[in-house]
Amino acid sequence: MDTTDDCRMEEMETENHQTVDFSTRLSDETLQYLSSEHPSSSCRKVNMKSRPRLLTTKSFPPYSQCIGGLGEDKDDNSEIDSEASIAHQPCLRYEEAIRKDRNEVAQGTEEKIELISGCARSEVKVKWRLRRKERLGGSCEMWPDELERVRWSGKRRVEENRKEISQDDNDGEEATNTDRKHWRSKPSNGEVEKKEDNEDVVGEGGGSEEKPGRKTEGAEEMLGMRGESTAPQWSSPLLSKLLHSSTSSCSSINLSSAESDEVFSEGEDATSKRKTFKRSRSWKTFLTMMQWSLKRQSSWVQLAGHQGNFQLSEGGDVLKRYSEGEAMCLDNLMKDPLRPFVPQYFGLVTRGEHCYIRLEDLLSGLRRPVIMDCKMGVRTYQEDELLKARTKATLRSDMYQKMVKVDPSALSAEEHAQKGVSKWRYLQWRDMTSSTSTLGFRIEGIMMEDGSIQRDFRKILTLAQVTEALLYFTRSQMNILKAYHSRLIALSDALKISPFFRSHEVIGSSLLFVHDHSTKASVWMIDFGKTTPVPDTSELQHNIPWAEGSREDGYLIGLTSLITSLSQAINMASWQQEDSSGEEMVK
Ligand SMILES: Nc1ncnc2c1ncn2[C@@H]1O[C@H](COP(=O)(O)OP(=O)(O)OP(=O)(O)O)[C@@H](O)[C@H]1O
Ligand SMILES: O=P(O)(O)O[C@@H]1[C@H](O)[C@H](O)[C@@H](OP(=O)(O)O)[C@H](OP(=O)(O)O)[C@H]1O
Repeated sequence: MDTTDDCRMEEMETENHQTVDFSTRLSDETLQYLSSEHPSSSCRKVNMKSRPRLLTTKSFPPYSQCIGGLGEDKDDNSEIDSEASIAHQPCLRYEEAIRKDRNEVAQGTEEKIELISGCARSEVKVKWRLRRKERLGGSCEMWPDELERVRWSGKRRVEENRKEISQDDNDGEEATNTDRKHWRSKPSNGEVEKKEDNEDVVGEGGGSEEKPGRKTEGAEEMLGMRGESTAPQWSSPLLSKLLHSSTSSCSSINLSSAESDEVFSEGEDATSKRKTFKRSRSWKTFLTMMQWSLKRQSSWVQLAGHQGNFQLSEGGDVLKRYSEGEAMCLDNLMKDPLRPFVPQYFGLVTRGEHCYIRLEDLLSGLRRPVIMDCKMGVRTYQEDELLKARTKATLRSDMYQKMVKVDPSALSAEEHAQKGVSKWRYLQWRDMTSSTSTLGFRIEGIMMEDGSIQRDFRKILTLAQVTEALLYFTRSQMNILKAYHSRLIALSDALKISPFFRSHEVIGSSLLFVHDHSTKASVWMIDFGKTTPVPDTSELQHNIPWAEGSREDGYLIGLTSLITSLSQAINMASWQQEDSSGEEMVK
């Protein structure tokens, strides 16, 4: 075992014993789970065991490695409990509509709201108002109580679903037959809710009872995605040097389940048997198709963060290793105006001996997604980390090695002699040598539509370089740039009125930018693992520099930089368009 391992072990030992009691702030559902007897006790603790980070510049590890356990779930013991799910569908279509909306931020144009036949008039009004507000970048309201009470009849859901599917068919001009088959068999959300295979659903926290709309990615799509690789050209030599694209590979799941046996009672006559058979058969076929659809191909990828932290559930949700602090934040966020900017949180599940938080997959429904992860704030370490470094510093040789590799002169003679640095020292150095400390955010990674991933953006320091990165990331597509811009403006409005934001120090959280070749583009707040509440008496401003003890995170400094940079990118893209149309005319 080398020094690195020694240090890591030492730190892991200390960290593993840390247990933080956030229980007073958890939702009733989560609390109930935590206090009940359960096979896994891992949810009780903050599991801080270090896990390796994803590699910086090498190609993205195979999908199966990123989301350990995927594809291993061969046992199909899933149950479909339609009755139960029907009883748990408050404002199902409404949520779906909002979700769709959030994924498809329209650029300036206000789409005509599709009025769902039979939908209560008052509900349509509320929906429309909310949609308009979101589109205009206005503040976001909490879900109105009246909508929470709405229940939809099965028939109506099926009709709507059909409508949506035909709409989807029109949208997905490149959809393969396989895609279409998947899409058609897609159940209406939660119409029949599937209990996760091999998972115990341990707490539907966050008040989100229904599942979001999910769309199916075909196998062909996945293969196609890996097949082509178009290396984009950066206009600046510095940035083009930064980008050594490497193609990632993702595996996918494709499990199907057999139909159940048909059983008839003794006394039935032949005709009624036939009828019953037909009915039950079509019903079972329907269920089977749905099961198959739920276990569909997925295009989920992990762009940044710790390796081994994630799994993908068979229902298509993202499972992230549980931490008490993050679960607490998500619980709160589901009741906050920031909810439309955060993946839906479906509570806790256990898999094997580990506990996970279950999140909406933000890539669901996107074809060949293009993703960018921006870590927000002027610092990425918690104040505790600084205190630890002063009092009982654990030296990390792995972090020392990372520093030596980039800039040996950044280390003092003492640090060279120790061959180790504290985590705070490393994180602070990372912040100072990237755009974090100056612009209030840094790009952690970008994945382009061909699957190539770049994670080393440490040389991006100025706003002009960020703008260039944005032009590269969006391929200067005006509609995408504008969609991101308006989404960030809307986020900024929501942050202003968010009780959660006022009362939390947001460290190491990211904005995940996602778009695809169609009109879908959105930005989401993710990763609340290092977000902590401040004492009741204080409120944070988020737009001033940090001073020790202030707990300010500079989140809004980062958001402002991003908005400014997007405006610049929009201007540059329009000049590029003008230039090229001018050239066309000269020809
Ligand atoms: N709900 C989600 N839907 C889709 N992708 C997600 C979702 N949550 C996370 N990801 C993917 O996983 C990556 C890492 O997420 P996250 O930052 O939450 O992990 P982490 O291990 O806590 O990261 P860190 O080490 O920076 O704290 C993101 O960059 C994104 O690609
Ligand atoms: O940027 P890099 O070079 O990938 O360095 C990592 C990054 O700063 C992470 O934010 C941090 O995890 P946390 O945010 O969870 O602290 C991780 O610490 P770790 O190695 O202790 O996990 C670092 O190794």
